[in-house]
Amino acid sequence: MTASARTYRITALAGDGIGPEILQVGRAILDAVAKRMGFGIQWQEGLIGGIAYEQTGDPLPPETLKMAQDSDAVYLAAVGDFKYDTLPREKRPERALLGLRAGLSLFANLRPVKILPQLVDASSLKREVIEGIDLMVVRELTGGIYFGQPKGIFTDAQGSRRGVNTMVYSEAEVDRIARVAFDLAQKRGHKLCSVDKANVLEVSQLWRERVTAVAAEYPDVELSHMYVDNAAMQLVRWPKQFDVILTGNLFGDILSDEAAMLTGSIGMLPSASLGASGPGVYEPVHGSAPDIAGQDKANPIAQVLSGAMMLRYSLDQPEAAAQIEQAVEAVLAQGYRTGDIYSEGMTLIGCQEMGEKILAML
Ligand SMILES: NC(=O)C1=CN([C@@H]2O[C@H](COP(=O)(O)OP(=O)(O)OC[C@H]3O[C@@H](n4cnc5c(N)ncnc54)[C@H](O)[C@@H]3O)[C@@H](O)[C@H]2O)C=CC1
Ligand SMILES: CC(C)CC(=O)C(=O)O
Ligand SMILES: [Mg+2]
Repeated sequence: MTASARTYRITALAGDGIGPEILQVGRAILDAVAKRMGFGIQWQEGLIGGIAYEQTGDPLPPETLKMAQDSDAVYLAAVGDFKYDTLPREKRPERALLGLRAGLSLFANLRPVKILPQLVDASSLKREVIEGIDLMVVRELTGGIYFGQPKGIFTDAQGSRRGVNTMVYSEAEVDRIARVAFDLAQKRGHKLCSVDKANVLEVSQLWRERVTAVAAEYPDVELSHMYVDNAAMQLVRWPKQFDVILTGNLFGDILSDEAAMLTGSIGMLPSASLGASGPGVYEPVHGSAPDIAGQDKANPIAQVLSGAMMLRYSLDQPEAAAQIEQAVEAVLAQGYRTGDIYSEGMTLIGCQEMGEKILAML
């Protein structure tokens, strides 16, 4: 059987907030491109996040994790709502994301930040600062402070409560994510900037030592190091200095939201979460946007472009991926915009219509 004649089993996880609206758009586009290219997608739907908690008492039901493990890839939208903020931590929707990432051993989170020429004026930054940006944030995803032990809220002998989280990285964890980032840099602009807080944190000191050691295997990649506070500033000062940014779980979470704004909106940024083998998870960088849920206002493009990443990284369908990316650009070139990327003179449309326009361009 040729690659193009295959049928892929994809787990679809809509989650909460705008999740169902944007996932519906993304799925329709993937179905259309699959039909056109002559391969099949067999969808299986699972519960995750707040909706899963409400229906099963568990934000990541075991059957969802099993379904994800048994599929070729996972197409995820977003989870969470501020109404769940008072739930015990283990029941919160966001816990499901961590469980899914750990359960699939997805240690590498790739977040490409590319400014589309059509959206240069949608960014809050000046044209000369952002025009031509093409960088990749490589975020470690299954270690660091989101997973480190000990953690919890403890009461000391004096009766005073203390909140504790632990930022910890082993040498092996740093080495494997560094190799992912160096491999990518070799295929891109041959520059890697490792972001840490080594002036203060021992965990970052070890991170920096290991990244420097791994760099010896990649003599054709220029390595630099930057403290995270400076990196946050440099990203808005002169982002074009970056090719690949390698960083840990917490710093990568924050810096990638910041980098999203270079592209005009967080509604534009896709991501891929990959392990050494097995299914990857493809999801937008943004959250469930409860403030605009159910109003047909969400930008579905990050979800759609995450589908393109799934085609490229997990399904070996690069041509289908390129078709989706080109269709998105063509719709933007025609002046159609959701509210988050709207600028004067453009045509304001909703989430569903944006999906229809992209479909029509395929
Ligand atoms: N991967 C995930 O599922 C993530 C989930 N969350 C959860 O999402 C919930 C909301 O968190 P926030 O901090 O508000 O972050 P958020 O990313 O959901 O929203 C931040 C702002 O960006 C806007 N926005 C986000 N995506 C958009 C899109 N596609 N189109 C147009 N506008 C968009 C929202 O309307 C909001 O004003 C929380 O429960 C949070 O824990 C947050 C980040 C990631
Ligand atoms: C809600 C967090 C667990 C996830 C997050 O913000 C992210 O992965 O970008
Ligand atoms: Mg985040």
